[in-house]
Amino acid sequence: MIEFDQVHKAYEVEGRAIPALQPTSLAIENGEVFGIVGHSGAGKSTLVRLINLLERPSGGRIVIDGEDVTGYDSKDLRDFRRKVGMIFQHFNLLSSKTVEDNIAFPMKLAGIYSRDEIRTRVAELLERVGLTHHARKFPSQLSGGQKQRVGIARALACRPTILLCDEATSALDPQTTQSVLRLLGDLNRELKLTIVLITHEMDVVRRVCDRVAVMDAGDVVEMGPVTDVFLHPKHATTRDFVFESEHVDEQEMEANFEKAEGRILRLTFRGESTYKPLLGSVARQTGVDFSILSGRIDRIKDTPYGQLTLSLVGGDLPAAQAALEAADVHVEVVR
Ligand SMILES: Nc1ncnc2c1ncn2[C@@H]1O[C@H](COP(=O)(O)OP(=O)(O)OP(=O)(O)O)[C@@H](O)[C@H]1O
Repeated sequence: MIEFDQVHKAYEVEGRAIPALQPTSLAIENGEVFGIVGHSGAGKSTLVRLINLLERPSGGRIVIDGEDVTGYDSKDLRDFRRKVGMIFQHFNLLSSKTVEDNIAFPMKLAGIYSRDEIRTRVAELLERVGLTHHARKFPSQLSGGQKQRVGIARALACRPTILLCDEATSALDPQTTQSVLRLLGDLNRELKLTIVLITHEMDVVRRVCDRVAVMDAGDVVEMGPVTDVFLHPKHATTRDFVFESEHVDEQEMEANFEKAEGRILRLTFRGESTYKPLLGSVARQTGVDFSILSGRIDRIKDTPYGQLTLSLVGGDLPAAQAALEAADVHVEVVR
């Protein structure tokens, strides 16, 4: 488990302290995929670089698997860093080394592995990330997605238990992003790897993360299971991210609401209730007429969900609302 206890960070610039992370407490469970979302400058990289102590905290305690790592000396730090792999937006591969030498590099640097161990591990990782036939190529001969796969293999070389991903898919096209996210999801399941993933796209969070922290100006402003944060965002920053990822224009939506008659409800279906033919039967039972103002069906990781905004007129409105709630639908009265 990764625990932050009132951890804060300010950078010293020309004798002045520039705050980057306000006192933050959080706990990331072993084996979970934890997303950190926020605009540029929100403090995401700072938070993640504190986990592997690439940045030292200005105060507070960082505890990894029960051990306070904040006071580690350089020997402890070297051993500890093998437990934490990291991948980057621009891959950070060594351009003069081949794919296999890039992957072997952290193992050689550690100085504790035999040649045979390194050779076996590199072959295993090349196969795992689907690059066996590219072992002798140089990074410049690879696509972006392939480079990130090399980055992932290299990060896993010393068998870390934690993988930090700093905007790992931001430089990739949508299709490649999807395949890299799928690989990260598979590795999380197969290796019980804890993944902490920074992104500025809520869509990335929706596809792979179990929980998410939303950051704004150095503060964690909202944190929780992705299903809760995504479907019922509370903070304005979170709402912006969710609307952006769903391509919702808030002004346009409100203009539509003005044109609509009657009561406006936003319904959220989760899991199996997403597919039930509920609306027709509620309309028949209660005599309510409805029209659909907006809607989508999608998935959050493995959970299907649907969101519908309806305008309802006539009939027994309270009974309709009660029937929907009784069927496990979350009902929010918009107007
Ligand atoms: N080494 C540094 N020295 C001084 N200030 C820094 C340093 N690194 C980050 N900052 C400042 O700290 C704040 C948080 O930066 P950080 O890189 O953590 O944000 P971020 O959310 O990761 O942004 P981005 O998405 O643009 O990478 C910013 O105001 C940034 O300018």
